[in-house]
Amino acid sequence: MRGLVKSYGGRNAVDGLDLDIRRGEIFALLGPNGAGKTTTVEVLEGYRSRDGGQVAVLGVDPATGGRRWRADIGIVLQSGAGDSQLTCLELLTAQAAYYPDPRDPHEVLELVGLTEKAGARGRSLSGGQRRRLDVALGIVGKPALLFLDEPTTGFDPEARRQFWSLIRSLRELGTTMLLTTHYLDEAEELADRVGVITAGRLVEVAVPAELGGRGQAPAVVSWTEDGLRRTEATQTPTAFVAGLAARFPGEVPDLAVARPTLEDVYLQMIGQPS
Ligand SMILES: Nc1ncnc2c1ncn2[C@@H]1O[C@H](COP(=O)(O)OP(=O)(O)OP(=O)(O)O)[C@@H](O)[C@H]1O
Repeated sequence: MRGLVKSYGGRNAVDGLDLDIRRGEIFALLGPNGAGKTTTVEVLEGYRSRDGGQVAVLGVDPATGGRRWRADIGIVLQSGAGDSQLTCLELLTAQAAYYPDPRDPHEVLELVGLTEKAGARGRSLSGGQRRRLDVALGIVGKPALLFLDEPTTGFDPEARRQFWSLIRSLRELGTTMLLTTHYLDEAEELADRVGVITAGRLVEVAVPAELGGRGQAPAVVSWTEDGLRRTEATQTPTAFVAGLAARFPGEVPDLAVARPTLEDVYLQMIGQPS
């Protein structure tokens, strides 16, 4: 997209966004509430009109994308089809019928770990299982591009890890994914690149390890000495720790070496103290 603009009531919610997402990558769009992530994603999905700029998704302008283009796109919305009276298998089979070359619904259930729930109705599933069903519905059409809007909100830690592994298997199958998330650890785990957006503008695009100059940031060494917690920011933590080790007879008490996390640099970028 180039110069994407979307305004509501004369105010630009998306204010001139340039962004390229590569085939086969997982790209995470990060930003505070109201930054313009959902608006951007909805323009890309063809669900929202734009007020300016050029956009091509799989080579097609979403404003004019037809059935064939739509069949190549999968969408996992924030709230899905979990309340249905139909069973998981019935829902998937019905959804698959809309696509020219769908995945086998049984295979999809296996992929998302819901094989045992094939005959269960949507409304009897737990929150995490419903999200899996949402993903299953998003991928049954074998999309080349999958949009995931805050996919793991409300998951327990184990379910999140299982979900991440599902997303990685989809990447291995060649699916390009655009993810929005408020979980920085999720972005770090999954994304090949992240983009930070605030007030409708893109602040930076980088691999997670390099965002906000993270790769060059000093390490913080901390330890306890004479009953006090001490810290030292250093570009040469190995030499510094070697120096500490020489000063202490045994273990350096409570020794830790920390680098800024993705959350630290993100909060700094959006102007919040970490
Ligand atoms: N249909 C609408 N009508 C008017 N204003 C809207 C509409 N949709 C979004 N906005 C405004 O546009 C801005 C961007 O909203 P958007 O939903 O894209 O943000 P977001 O980054 O997805 O936020 P969140 O993290 O809370 O989901 C906000 O100020 C929001 O109030």
